[in-house]
Amino acid sequence: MLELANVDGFYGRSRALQSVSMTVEKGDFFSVLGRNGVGKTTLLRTMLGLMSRTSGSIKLDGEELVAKPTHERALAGLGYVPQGRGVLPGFTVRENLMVGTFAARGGGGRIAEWVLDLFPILKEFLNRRGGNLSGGQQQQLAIARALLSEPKVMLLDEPTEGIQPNIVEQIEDVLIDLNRKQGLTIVLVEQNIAFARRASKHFAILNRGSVAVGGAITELSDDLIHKHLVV
Ligand SMILES: Nc1ncnc2c1ncn2[C@@H]1O[C@H](COP(=O)(O)OP(=O)(O)OP(=O)(O)O)[C@@H](O)[C@H]1O
Repeated sequence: MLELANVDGFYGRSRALQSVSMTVEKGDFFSVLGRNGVGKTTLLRTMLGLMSRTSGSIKLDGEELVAKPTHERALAGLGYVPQGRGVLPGFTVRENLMVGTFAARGGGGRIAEWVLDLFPILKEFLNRRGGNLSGGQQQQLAIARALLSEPKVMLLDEPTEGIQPNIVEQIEDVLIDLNRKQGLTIVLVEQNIAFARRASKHFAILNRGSVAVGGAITELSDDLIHKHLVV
């Protein structure tokens, strides 16, 4: 279980998150929604310890993470698929994947076959440079790399943004299967409301760095969408 209590996040002196509390149960698919600039990316960066200062409590399975550096949070079980994918362009696909394995608790060095089986294109392109993949292929690589860190919770920042529709569908199906068939806990930041509705069990809507409303995904009404999400 991932529990945030009264979390504030700062860029320098500017407070971008205010008193955020949320609970993501083991096996949940939890979507964080909200308009541009409300703090969704900041929330994931705060969970990962990538902000200049954070206060409050962030616990994963009871272990307090808030004072830990990012690499220890990765070892504790937070996997990350950042906005923009963060693929190392000069490294091959194999090398990018190896980077993920080194954040696994059991030590790195082995690319698990089942992860490659999720994305056959990566297997085909193992020796190709990351920078030479299409946007959709890079997104698949970023997801595979995060899976190889053997996360308890995967944090994904807009994984379908700017990707051609046929690959979007594949990525959505893989994420839904990872959650429903393997029980992987997922926290998804999304602007794609249709996907969030299809995949999620719970949601929270952010507004100006705070949680405006949240609950079971069945409670995400058209009224809420118009009030908080539609531009
Ligand atoms: N590096 C930074 N330094 C200072 N302020 C920042 C920085 N990055 C983001 N902010 C500010 O923090 C607030 C939240 O930004 P954030 O990127 O988390 O929003 P978001 O909801 O993820 O938006 P988007 O959907 O556009 O990605 C915004 O007001 C933004 O201007």
